[in-house]
Amino acid sequence: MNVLLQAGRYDNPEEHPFFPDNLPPSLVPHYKYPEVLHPAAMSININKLIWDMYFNKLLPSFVSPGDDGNYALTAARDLECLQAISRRIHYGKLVAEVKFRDERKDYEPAIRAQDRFTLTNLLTFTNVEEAVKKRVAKKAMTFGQEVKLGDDGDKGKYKVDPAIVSGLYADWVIPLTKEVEIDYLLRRLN
Ligand SMILES: O=C(O)C(=O)C[C@]1(C(=O)O)C=C[C@@H](O)C=C1
Repeated sequence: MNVLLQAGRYDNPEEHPFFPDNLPPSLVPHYKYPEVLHPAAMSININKLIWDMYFNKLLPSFVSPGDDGNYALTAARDLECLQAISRRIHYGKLVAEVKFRDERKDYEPAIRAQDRFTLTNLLTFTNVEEAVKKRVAKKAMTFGQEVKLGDDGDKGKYKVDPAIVSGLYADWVIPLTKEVEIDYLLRRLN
């Protein structure tokens, strides 16, 4: 993992460390990423919540208890999943910035009043959320198929139940993305 840190992983504003203290310095030349977000975005990192959700809610919902000894591979896959989920959720900063620029006159009074309720209403699009959940279920069906030659006996069997994956979005990924959007918007006029 150190090699990724030293290759400047956390210089990239789309990446958020799970353990931000004492990160080893990057050894690659500093890349000048475009400054799209308000600087307050840097202070938003909800990875503690994501870690808790992943280990305490998500994994127990579909992993069988037990010990198969595959510790290293399991840890590597967990890290990949955690980082992918974290990236997706923290994209909320970019989504919020676009929404703010598009509807500045609606967002500004709610931000000045630090009114979470109005901000939540402004940034919520139920039809988009429904489409995201359906698309995620479809992706889980497409990419989670057993690939076999001939015999179709496993048709309809998936590596992970698509309903669990779309439930993950409904219960955690979308709400936490909205949490990041709100945290960002509350600081947008600082
Ligand atoms: O696409 C958006 O507008 C987003 O804010 C992202 C997202 C999501 O997490 O998928 C979150 C809130 C909206 O209600 C719809 C979708």
